Amino acid sequence: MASFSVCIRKKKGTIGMKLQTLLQYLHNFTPCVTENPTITSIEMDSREVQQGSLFVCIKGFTVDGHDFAEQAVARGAVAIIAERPLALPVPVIYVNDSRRALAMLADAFYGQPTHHLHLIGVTGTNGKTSTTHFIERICRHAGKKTGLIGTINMKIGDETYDVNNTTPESLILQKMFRKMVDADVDVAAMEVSSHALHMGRVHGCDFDVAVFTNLTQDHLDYHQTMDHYRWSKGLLFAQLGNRFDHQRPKFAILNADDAASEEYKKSTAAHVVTYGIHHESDIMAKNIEMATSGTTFQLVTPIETVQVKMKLIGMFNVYNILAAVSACLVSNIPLTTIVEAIAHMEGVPGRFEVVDAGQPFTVIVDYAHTPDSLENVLQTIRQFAKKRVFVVVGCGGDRDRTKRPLMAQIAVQYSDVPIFTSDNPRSEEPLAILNDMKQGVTEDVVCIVDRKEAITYAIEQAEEGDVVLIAGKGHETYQIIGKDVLYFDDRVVAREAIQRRKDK
Ligand SMILES: CC(=O)N[C@H]1[C@@H](OP(=O)(O)OP(=O)(O)OC[C@H]2O[C@@H](n3ccc(=O)[nH]c3=O)[C@H](O)[C@@H]2O)O[C@H](CO)[C@@H](O)[C@@H]1O[C@H](C)C(=O)N[C@@H](C)C(=O)N[C@H](CCC(=O)O)C(=O)O
Ligand SMILES: Nc1ncnc2c1ncn2[C@@H]1O[C@H](COP(=O)(O)OP(=O)(O)OP(=O)(O)O)[C@@H](O)[C@H]1O
Ligand SMILES: N[C@H](CCC[C@H](N)C(=O)O)C(=O)O
Ligand SMILES: [Mg+2]
Repeated sequence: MASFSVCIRKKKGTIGMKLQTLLQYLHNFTPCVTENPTITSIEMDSREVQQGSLFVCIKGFTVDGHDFAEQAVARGAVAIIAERPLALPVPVIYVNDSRRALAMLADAFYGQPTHHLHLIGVTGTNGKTSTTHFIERICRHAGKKTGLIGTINMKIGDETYDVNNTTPESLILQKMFRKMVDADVDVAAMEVSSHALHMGRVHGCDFDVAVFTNLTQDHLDYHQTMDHYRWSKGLLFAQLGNRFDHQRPKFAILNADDAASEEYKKSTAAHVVTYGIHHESDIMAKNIEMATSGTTFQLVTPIETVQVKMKLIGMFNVYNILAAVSACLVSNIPLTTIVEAIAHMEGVPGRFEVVDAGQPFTVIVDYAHTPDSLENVLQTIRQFAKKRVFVVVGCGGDRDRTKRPLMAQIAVQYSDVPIFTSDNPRSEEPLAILNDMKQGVTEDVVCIVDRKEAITYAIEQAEEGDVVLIAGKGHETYQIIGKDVLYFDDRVVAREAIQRRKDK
């Protein structure tokens, strides 16, 4: 462990490049363009195009970017990357796969920023947001300037930027990495979703550390099978680099208690560091003790064994902390600094977030939206609940349908008062989603389509000592119904319902 070292490289760069210079980065392509305009930006959305842009046509799941090429030219695009013939008054460069070309071009255009960052990627079904936030906080405590990319937002230091995806498209990523390098960021932690890995959104990201949290069911709408889902996540480890660069060693951080780690271990040439609770591993938590006020455990590392005290609760958070500790140790953050940072650590927004408006019962908002996370969070609540446990839960529309009956089953098994409601129905009929959930249970369950009414119902029924878990949306400040994105925040809705109850 003592020999672990990282090289944090930095290089500031300027933006703006000649078309033909940029095209050289596609290597297997011989440009037959004679024009050589200056490219001032790369865009994949015609609505973002400005004078001097290079527009990349991407065939999407909803529309085909090629259909917007004319519009892009009208807005000032000086060159186009396309997969199929287009008759346009500007040079059109043909490629087999424009999404792949986009990743290469964006990386080149922004000066290969990840070569100059210490980049930590975290993948897994649950715990990515939590783990990346924990890594960020530990690194900040160690005096590093940090970057963060994930479900909640992107961050450089304290500056936040909105995101549409947990792991954005390569173009957005590379642009953000450039900003990070220019802002002298030392360490960036990012969530790497299975979608991103499969679509190549992270092609070109030069990760130094790849972390695996766990693998359980989700996203079967996209991946179809668990094998495909597991394989997609494994790409993060397979792509970690096959050359032993002693100036910049690569590390795969694997959860020894999750069976998928064996496969990921085989797919990487990087140094493997394992963490776990049950299986013998490099970094372990032993003698774990949980209370409502927090958790303590012995952190066993190859350097030394130390006592950890944290405010976070839940066995799942012990795993997330172990993953974060491992990633930080191989990034040369001293163990004492890590332990100090953990002692100060608050929870992540929308993850086991307590809503306290002076009511005599506990209200928790949590982002559990998979069977495994719901089970984990309910098991944790069960350990402490003195009286009844309520759970308000729904399942997202246009997402894995097969998890609906499973989540319903878990809600019924671990709670006293399950209340099924809508999550983000998106294009689906909300009642149809509730019906899919009901297929998983034989009991009569209260079903209230309107999420605000469902939360209000739970809060009105709760009595002193009860716990109300509002699951699925966590930090989200919207609800997607049809194509409408409406303001909705579980924490605000709960607070208002508590106030109304008090005012009665
Ligand atoms: C299924 C999926 O992944 N969809 C992603 C995809 O959208 P899409 O294929 O529908 O795009 P599209 O609307 O067909 O557009 C195709 C192309 O035409 C362009 N266009 C479109 C309209 C126009 O007027 N002009 C124009 O040029 C678009 O910019 C795009 O380049 O490309 C978009 C841009 O990159 C993504 O934001 C979008 O993610 C959507 C929001 C999404 O919900 N994705 C989910 C499934 C997802 O990726 N989730 C993962 C994991 C979540 C987790 O577990 O944490 C994530 O990383 O977020
Ligand atoms: N290590 C874990 N194992 C199982 N469940 C977890 C773990 N960590 C967190 N959870 C549960 O999963 C929920 C989501 O956690 P988090 O946001 O950290 O995961 P994520 O992987 O980022 O999710 P997403 O795929 O939506 O981005 C939490 O609210 C909690 O209920
Ligand atoms: N990243 C996850 C988030 C799900 C959150 C839940 N509220 C939902 O809308 O299903 C997804 O896009 O599948
Ligand atoms: Mg996340």
